[in-house]
Amino acid sequence: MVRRNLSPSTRSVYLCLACLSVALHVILAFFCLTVLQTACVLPNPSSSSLNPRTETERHHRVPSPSHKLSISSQNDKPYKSNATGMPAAIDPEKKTIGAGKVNRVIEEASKLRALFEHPLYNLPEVGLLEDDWLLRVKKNEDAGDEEDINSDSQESASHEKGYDKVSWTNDAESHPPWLRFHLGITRWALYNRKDVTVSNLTHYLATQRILGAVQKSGGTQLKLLMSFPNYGQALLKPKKQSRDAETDVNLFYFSDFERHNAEISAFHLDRLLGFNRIPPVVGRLINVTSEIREITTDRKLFRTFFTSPAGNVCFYGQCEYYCSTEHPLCGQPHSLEVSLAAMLPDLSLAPRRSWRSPWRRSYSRTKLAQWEKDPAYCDTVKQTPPYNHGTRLVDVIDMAILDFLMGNMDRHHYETFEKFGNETFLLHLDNGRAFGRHSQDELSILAPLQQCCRIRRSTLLRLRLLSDPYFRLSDVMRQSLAQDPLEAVAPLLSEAHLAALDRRLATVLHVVETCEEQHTDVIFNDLGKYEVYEQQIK
Ligand SMILES: Nc1ncnc2c1ncn2[C@@H]1O[C@H](COP(=O)(O)OP(=O)(O)OP(=O)(O)O)[C@@H](O)[C@H]1O
Ligand SMILES: [Mn+2]
Repeated sequence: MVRRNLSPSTRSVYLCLACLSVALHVILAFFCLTVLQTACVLPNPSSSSLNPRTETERHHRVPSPSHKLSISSQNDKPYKSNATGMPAAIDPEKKTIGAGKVNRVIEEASKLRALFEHPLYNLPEVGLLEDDWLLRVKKNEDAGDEEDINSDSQESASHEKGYDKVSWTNDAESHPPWLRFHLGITRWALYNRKDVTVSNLTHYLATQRILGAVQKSGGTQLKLLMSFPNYGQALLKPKKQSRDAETDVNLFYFSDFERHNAEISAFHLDRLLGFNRIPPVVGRLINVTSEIREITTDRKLFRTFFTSPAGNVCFYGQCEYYCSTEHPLCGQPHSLEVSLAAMLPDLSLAPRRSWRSPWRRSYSRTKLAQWEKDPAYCDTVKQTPPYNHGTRLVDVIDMAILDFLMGNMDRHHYETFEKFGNETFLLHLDNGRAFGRHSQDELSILAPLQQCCRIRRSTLLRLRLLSDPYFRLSDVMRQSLAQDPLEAVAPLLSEAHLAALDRRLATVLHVVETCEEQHTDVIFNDLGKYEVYEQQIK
């Protein structure tokens, strides 16, 4: 061993360096333990259907908003429950992501929660009368003390091959999620956002074994009707093009492909706007061989299956548009992204009425519709039943705002439940042609708002809330979509589409401002009955 004679000054320099090195290691170890360990795993929003949050999330508080729209005593409390509840997109056991992204995810999760905790999203339900429910559980008089339910599937033979044994009673606890969804439909909304039924339903659609797959008639593009063991059903729309493909500028809106991610995103957007008028939709990766080809009883569909030159299993079905070998729907080699929309109650139980939209496009390459030629068009509409009474006109305007935000030009018709007559909400079905372009805003979709200069007060206040950076539509939308299982494959909406939402929202608010400068009766006050809450919702 070589002994070195070190001078005292060199020795003290070495000593200092050693101390410094130890100190740095201690700091590093402390940092790793406290920051990285807690921050590198995403909270799992679905370890149960009620989505309890992780400690990291639970203790994260949203800074007190400075904006007057956000006055809510609830914002000062730690968050107790996740108001959103959808199936997990990412398995926390497997997926780790950078601390920066985690912070953003947590911050946006808080925004979404704060939004749904805002009084504007929690207006107390006005007393619903018996006639305000679409369906009712009916006692079976003939069955003595036993109670039975009146549902569309109840009468089906419970011993049918592959179906669960039916043991539903009058007790809601015994009902499958799809039935709870049907029984929760009211005159004013399809579902109650705060009810766990929606998250149970989407979880169930995303995970249940698929028992049947047949083509659904109606409409122009291919759709499948999927059946599940507990008699639930869903409307399937397949992924037809890459998510980021922008609609060809030379393609008319009526020739555009439908998009599965548009159906999913539309459901989330409608919920964020507080409408609750789109049936729950969820994404799923399905196996086209085992979950369609091998189980379908639809011979016409079966015959269209083939193996592509690349070895992928494809099919095209039978329909008016794009059902041909030139437009195959292909698995990779079996796996295909789809959207699954919860089916509404059967038409025999709950008939619907289809209404032609007054602002329907001409669906012609050459002709313009009347509303495109006549700036005073709304004066006529306002005098025409059912738009001359109740909420129908502002409902159409709500729908136009939703459509403008997502660039949907294909709203030729809308539907209502016949039972509720004219005093009811509008179903926003068929959103497959939304989110086609992010680089262009189609102002003509806003014609109902621009021409009538009328808007529901609750809608306007929610739009203003969503334009506040404290909430920001694109942020809450990103977070809402993060709950969908397909987000694990790729974001359902690209950042460009999310940014377009904020830009279009600003346009909607600007149109309202211009209206207010020129008219006095722009605001339709639907919040009159909530006067006691005025302080909070203003
Ligand atoms: N969730 C649902 N539950 C029950 N019926 C539905 C649901 N969604 C859509 N439908 C019905 O199926 C019909 C066809 O669906 P959709 O409009 O999505 O198809 P489409 O091919 O896009 O139609 P189009 O080509 O006319 O735009 C609708 O008119 C509606 O009545
Ligand atoms: Mn369509």
